[in-house]
Amino acid sequence: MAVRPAQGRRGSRELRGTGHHRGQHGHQGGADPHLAGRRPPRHLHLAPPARSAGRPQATRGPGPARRGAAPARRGRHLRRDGRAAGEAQERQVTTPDVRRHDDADVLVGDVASALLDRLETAQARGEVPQIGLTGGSIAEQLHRELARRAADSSVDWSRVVFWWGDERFVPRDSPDRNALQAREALLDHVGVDEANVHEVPASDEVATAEESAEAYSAKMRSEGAGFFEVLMLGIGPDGHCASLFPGHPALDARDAIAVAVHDSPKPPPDRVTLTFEAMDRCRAVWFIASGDGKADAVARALAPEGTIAETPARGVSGDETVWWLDDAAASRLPS
Ligand SMILES: O=C(O)[C@H](O)[C@@H](O)[C@H](O)[C@H](O)COP(=O)(O)O
Repeated sequence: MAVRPAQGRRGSRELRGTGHHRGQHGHQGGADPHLAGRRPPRHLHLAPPARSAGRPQATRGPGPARRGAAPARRGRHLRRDGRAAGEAQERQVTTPDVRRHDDADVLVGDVASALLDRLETAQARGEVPQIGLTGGSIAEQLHRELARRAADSSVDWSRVVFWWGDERFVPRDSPDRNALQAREALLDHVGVDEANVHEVPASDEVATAEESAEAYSAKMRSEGAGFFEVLMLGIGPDGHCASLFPGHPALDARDAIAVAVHDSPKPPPDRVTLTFEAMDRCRAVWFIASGDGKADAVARALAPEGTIAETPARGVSGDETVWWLDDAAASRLPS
């Protein structure tokens, strides 16, 4: 799917379909499985002026940094999100919850515990939770930790649905594939149901990244729950998340679930990414970052002022938004 120019309000006309998990969850709305209609009360449409991703984003500060896995803050407030060209708007978002940890091992252990708890709880409610995985080094550590703990947890991995927030457009068996990494570190070890694993089509399966994005979007329309139970994201030193890079046209994608990305500053250059609109559809978005190489990007992402164009990670928020950090990644946050 090519990136379209901004067309106004978030939400979707094109994203129609039925999802087989619809109806299992209490807070879905509308007929569209992934994007449309899920959270209308959170979108207040105000008067113009026109905005773009390059305009200053409105105030959004982090919650207090704290340690451990205390429950997320549920306080909500309004922010102008600065994304829609042609129409200003405010969204009601949760205050980000920042959780600090001594080092990467403690961090990964806590995220793994929280994810297992969350999946167990959703399954206990009779749901088939849908989660979004990411790529990168901290994600790989997390996947290995989840696999290590699988035997001691009551999560039924055959009743978890897997998506990816982004994918590198390379052959299916390339070591660069986020899906391959996740399979080798986690999925191959925990008894998933292959019908519940939704990979982004690879470069030896479709001709272009655009075609891949289109097919992935179609899959999400037909198989998606309408939201992720948890969407996990890394952050790059430049502030990117998924494959939404500073200044790239994909930041302005509207009415789309997934889009192609070319000229990615992080190799490989061709990628497919979920859009902000699709990523926002989650009960929880968890950013996970480790190391001082991420400290500046984390500080920019959580600063009261800044732009999504410069720091794309500012542009995603779930019903709950948690920043899982080690001390090094949190080192430039105000104390
Ligand atoms: O496919 C990718 O490259 C990712 O999805 C990307 O967004 C990643 O999560 C961050 O760049 C963090 O990666 P690291 O943990 O390796 O720094």
